[in-house]
Amino acid sequence: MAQIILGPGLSGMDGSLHQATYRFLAKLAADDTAPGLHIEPINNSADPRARTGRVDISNRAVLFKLQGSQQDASYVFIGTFPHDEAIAIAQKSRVNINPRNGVAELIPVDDQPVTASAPVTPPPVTAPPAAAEDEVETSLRAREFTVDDFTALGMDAAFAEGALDLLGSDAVLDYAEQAPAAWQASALLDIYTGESLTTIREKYQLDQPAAVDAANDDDVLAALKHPAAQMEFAFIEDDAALRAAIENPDFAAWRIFLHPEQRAYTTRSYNGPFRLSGGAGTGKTVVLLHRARELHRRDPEARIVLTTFNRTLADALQEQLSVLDSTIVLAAELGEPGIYIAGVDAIAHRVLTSFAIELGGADGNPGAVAQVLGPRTAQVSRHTHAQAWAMAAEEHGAGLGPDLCTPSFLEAEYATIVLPNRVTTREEYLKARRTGRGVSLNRARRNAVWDVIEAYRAAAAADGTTDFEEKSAIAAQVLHNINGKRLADHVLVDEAQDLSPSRLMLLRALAPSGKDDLFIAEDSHQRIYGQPIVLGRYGINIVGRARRLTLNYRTTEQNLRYALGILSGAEYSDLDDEPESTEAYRSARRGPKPRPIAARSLTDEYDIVARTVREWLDAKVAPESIGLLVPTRKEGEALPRALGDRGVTVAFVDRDTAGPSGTPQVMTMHRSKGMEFAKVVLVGVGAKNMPRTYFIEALPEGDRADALQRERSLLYVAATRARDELVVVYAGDPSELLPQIGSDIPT
Ligand SMILES: Nc1ncnc2c1ncn2[C@@H]1O[C@H](COP(=O)(O)OP(=O)(O)OP(=O)(O)O)[C@@H](O)[C@H]1O
Repeated sequence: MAQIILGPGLSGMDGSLHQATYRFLAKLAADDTAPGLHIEPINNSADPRARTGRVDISNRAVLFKLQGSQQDASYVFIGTFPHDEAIAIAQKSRVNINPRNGVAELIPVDDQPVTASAPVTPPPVTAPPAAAEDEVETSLRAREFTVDDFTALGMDAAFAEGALDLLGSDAVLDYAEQAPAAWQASALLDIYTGESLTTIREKYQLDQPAAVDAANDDDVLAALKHPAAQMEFAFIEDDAALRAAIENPDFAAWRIFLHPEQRAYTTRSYNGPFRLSGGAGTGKTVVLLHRARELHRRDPEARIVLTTFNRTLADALQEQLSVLDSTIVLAAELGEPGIYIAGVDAIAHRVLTSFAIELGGADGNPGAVAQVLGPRTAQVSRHTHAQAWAMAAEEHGAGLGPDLCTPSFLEAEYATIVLPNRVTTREEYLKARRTGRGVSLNRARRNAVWDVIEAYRAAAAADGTTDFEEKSAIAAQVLHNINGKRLADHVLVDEAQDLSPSRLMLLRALAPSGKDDLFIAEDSHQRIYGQPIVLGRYGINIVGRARRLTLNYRTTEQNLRYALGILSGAEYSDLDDEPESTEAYRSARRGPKPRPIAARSLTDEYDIVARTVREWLDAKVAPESIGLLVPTRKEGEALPRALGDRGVTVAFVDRDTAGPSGTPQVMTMHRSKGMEFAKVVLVGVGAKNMPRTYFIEALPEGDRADALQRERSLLYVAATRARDELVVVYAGDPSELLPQIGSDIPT
């Protein structure tokens, strides 16, 4: 079997050639001597390894054949082109090893003799300042970078020279497209966004001195495996991966072309919990999926848990994992070898049912339920009804005062203080440390809060129910009690910013402390549930094992700037309680500026949304790649009818339903977490709708700032679902959380 290595040029290939190219490469992989392939060397080629092969009557594939010491040859596929063009490309291209850093690169070669630093980059176009007048842009030269700085990394000298005087992110993005290698384009954008040269060296692993011979096939094969080379060269493992990559290169890119940083987080081992943060769309989920597969490959007997905030997101993880590798057989049960995927609450449920015997006490031991909730029935599987806090507050909250007598305050107090500290008595609660809570409580108020908590617990005990927080807390306690019988070797967590203390403690308790025990992906800017959390308080000690992804793969630079504008009015902390920054966030893609549209009335707003969706559909945008995101369920339910009246069919998708295919999807901004659409309309984001003041004002003063922060994050989550185009519609004045479109959004 020949090894196929897909190279740059894949995504630029004419769609009509996909089928024939796939058939050609599949045949080549099976037997490179098969008749009909017509693999031919090229006369006068710059690289003697250049070949072309017959894809169909008028098109040929350009390849480089690497034999080396292997029994089977490897073929680097560059693209499929009309016959003459293919010959010309094959003649004038070369697979080279960058002598500075050992990264394989495909370089064009002109008629002169080829040298190791060959590429000739077209002279740069120095753009005028691209953004609005008040944007201050500084060229790299003015920031005192020199060509030598760049060539020391291994960048092409002509490319570096051309980059120094560029002004404005648009000009840099344009210019980066001409880079001789993908890593050079990406590194240039990093440097422009403010990353240091040392960081670049580390990120792209450019430090290995390259005592290599570009004429030696084995050396070239090794250089193609360098993490920076793997941004544009992918070793294809099987026929399914080949088909997916050729037929839908953009869709398949995340499976095969990882950024060197993503690759590092996929493969490295850590001596304890590791935290990966990064803005929306930076590929955190992609890293988790690759890492799960990698851990599974290294040890098929390992018990790997891949988990996230809820079932919808867990289902999405499962679907994506099967796209990444359809051969992976998932573990059917928690605790079995293989990859087990479930939302955290489902994991709690599994633990409680599997270890039912541990719930009640025996032989003088209190049992997990009593340790968490105090003495009560060990019957915990049924769920406490949604009104339970409201009822307890109404009947027993007389001493609380109106500000604290709200279910949201009580739930938060219970989830962040009472349960994680295993508080079961009034005395313990009066003494409990309430670090991180916005509202301070004197003794009298603590007593009043405990009155309600006691009533809440008593009612649930009488009914034999627990809520989700309690289930997680009890499950964590069970695992703690049966210490030694851990259920996982590796736990990989997505969307950790939304997990409550009890859920984090449960995940901590699943795997024994040690190598690669916990890998946590999070983005504090996307926390839309619960309270701010600090991992160290719940036994998850990161101690320096934290990194951040900054390259946004999903959104265009324009949408990214707009979304970051939403965050700019607030300060955030990460899960280690350090300031979270959006500095260095960047995208390598461009698109139209987001379009905020003011409607005169609700009717007008519906007209605008209907018109926008119709325009996209008329332009043949795939209907299911259009997302209409609304602040509340009520607005979501109203929209399909309103648009239906205007002749546009859309479907409301809620927590439990997936959207029908072939229809644009309406969903709440909360539901849109973790998803993405080519086109997004944020509907109903007027000053009256967001932030939801009725909800914020019902909270105690000390909790309001955080609730406003979550509203901001919600809007950020929603705005970052758009891959290509974002429209923002509101009736009347815009929400105060929306950025003023202008200076900081590139045109
Ligand atoms: N190396 C890559 N090459 C191409 N596309 C990528 C790569 N990494 C990620 N992507 C794409 O970027 C998008 C965002 O990735 P992903 O969902 O993993 O990001 P995320 O950080 O988890 O986002 P969010 O926090 O918003 O959920 C996806 O469409 C994914 O396929």
